[in-house]
Amino acid sequence: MQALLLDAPSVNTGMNLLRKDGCVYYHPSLIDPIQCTSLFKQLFQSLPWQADQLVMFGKQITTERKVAWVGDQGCTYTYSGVKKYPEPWTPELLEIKALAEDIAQWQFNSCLLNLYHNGSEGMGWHSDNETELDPLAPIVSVSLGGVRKFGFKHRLDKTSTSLFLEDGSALIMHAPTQAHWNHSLLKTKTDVGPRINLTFRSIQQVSS
Ligand SMILES: O=C(O)CCC(=O)C(=O)O
Ligand SMILES: [Fe+2]
Repeated sequence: MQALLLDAPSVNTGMNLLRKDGCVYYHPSLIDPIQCTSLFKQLFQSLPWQADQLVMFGKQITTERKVAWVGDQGCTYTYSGVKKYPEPWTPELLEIKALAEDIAQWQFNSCLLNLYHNGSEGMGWHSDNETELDPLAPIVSVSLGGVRKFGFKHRLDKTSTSLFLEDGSALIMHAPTQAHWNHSLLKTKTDVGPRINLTFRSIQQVSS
């Protein structure tokens, strides 16, 4: 574990990880380790995980990574041409949402969950800037399970930075981060356990 963390920048809650055009704060321990283990199991077993569909070079592909979309009624979300209807909140998810809302001082109405079975699964460079999302809202990313490297790359000057997202951690991405920076969950050859990531989001166009 220690070796894994060697090239991670040393970060703490109070420091903006980006040099310009955005604000990202890392909270290493939002959830304590014992709770993390039980939440991971709960979410792994109870959510209707589905393979994700992506359009890459004009072709539709199905990912090994699994996703679940949870939210208030009417919080539909379209990305890569696929419209998602929300699953209802569970008590565990509402608990995590309350923690995320507390650190971000923001109310969220939805959450995208990603399940990475091992290090060969990741997420390519993108930003969370779909039209349904409130561009002024922060996004809080909570991680459970295997420690994984997360990168930011500035869209124009291509400068980059990265950090390791630990079990029980939270990363807050404030506006206008999504407008200027792409991010990615990097794949790794390191033997790393499964991971669930939750990104709490604000859908601004709630359909009735
Ligand atoms: O798994 C992660 O840490 C990143 C997930 C992400 O970027 C997303 O869901 O948009
Ligand atoms: Fe993202």
